[in-house]
Amino acid sequence: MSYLNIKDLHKHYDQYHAIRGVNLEIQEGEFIVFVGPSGCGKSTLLRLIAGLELVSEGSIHLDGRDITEAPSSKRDLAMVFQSYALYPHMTVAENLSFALRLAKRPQAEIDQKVRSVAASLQLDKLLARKPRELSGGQRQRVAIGRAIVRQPKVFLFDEPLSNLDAALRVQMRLELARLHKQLGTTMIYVTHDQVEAMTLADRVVILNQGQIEQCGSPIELYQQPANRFVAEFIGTPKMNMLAIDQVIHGGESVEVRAADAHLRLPARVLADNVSAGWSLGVRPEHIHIAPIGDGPVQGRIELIENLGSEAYCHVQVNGCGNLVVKSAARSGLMEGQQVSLNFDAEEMRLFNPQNQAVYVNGGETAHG
Ligand SMILES: Nc1ncnc2c1ncn2[C@@H]1O[C@H](COP(=O)(O)OP(=O)(O)OP(=O)(O)O)[C@@H](O)[C@H]1O
Repeated sequence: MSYLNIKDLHKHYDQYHAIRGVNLEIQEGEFIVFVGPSGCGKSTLLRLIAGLELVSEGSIHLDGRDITEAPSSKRDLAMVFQSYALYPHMTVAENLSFALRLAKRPQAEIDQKVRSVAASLQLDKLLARKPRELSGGQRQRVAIGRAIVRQPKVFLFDEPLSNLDAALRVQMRLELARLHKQLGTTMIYVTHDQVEAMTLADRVVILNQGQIEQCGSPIELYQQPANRFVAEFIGTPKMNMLAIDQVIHGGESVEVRAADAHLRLPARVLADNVSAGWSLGVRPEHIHIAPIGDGPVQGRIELIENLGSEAYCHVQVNGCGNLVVKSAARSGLMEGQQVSLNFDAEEMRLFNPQNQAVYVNGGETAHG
């Protein structure tokens, strides 16, 4: 049995059905990240696990114990919020030791734990300060330290880094990864930030309208999205989508037409029933710009976004809108230039209009 087992979980807020039948099994020591569009239920699911919201239906078991109705304080979980939620009148040392003092632990144990957590989070020189005398990053470290001293079974993080500036976010992200390695404790983390999700998670849970769309390792979600929602949600810039208007089967190859994009693909990458109405998805790194006439699709570069290390070219193809193509930063390409596009046929993904299932090299990974 899994360490944290969430079964058929539902949450209703009056008329609003915020969590709609979530099933999730988390193993001990896993780093799980919840992502999804605003309002999809990430925080609600985390708060249900924390015991900060009442479950409407379903169950939550932790380490073999049914905690569905247990009060938050009896769940052996520690939550870290984006707002830090430190006690303003207490010093860093007092904030860190608060839960241990409340639990009436011996003073020697409290001192030892506070020292060790402060050292691991580089807070040792700040122990006498009050929260108002700390930077945002330091405050967030105190909030994390306060959770660590309690030695919970699971850490729950609700967008803990979203108040920090970009550089500090990167630093804290690395610290969290290091902490997870060092402690080996199960962590569940809510974020809007795809880079955080992709870099921190053992498994990412993608939520949409209160349901899980897909749960898997970051690379699985990127390479084998179960449906169009996941394909378009994961990856920046987004996967390009072409609406197929005609499919012409012919032996070893199949011609797929989407407005002015006519692509000849090996028959083995398509399922037999692919037809008009399906969508063809292709990521920016799987389209290649070539001199005009050197590829099956012709277009015009409308805009180049140069990021220094790489560039994103927005190529206008008649009837397909702009396709985003990843290229080298110093490619010599110019806005306004007419170009051809080549596609990596094996990397294309197909989505059918009914259940949005994706076909990968002829095999359906059915969904919905
Ligand atoms: N106390 C509440 N009463 C009524 N509706 C609520 C309540 N809390 C959340 N909701 C609704 O439930 C849905 C899920 O909210 P939740 O905060 O879990 O989303 P989220 O995915 O964390 O969003 P965000 O990324 O914007 O923080 C939203 O539509 C929200 O409006």
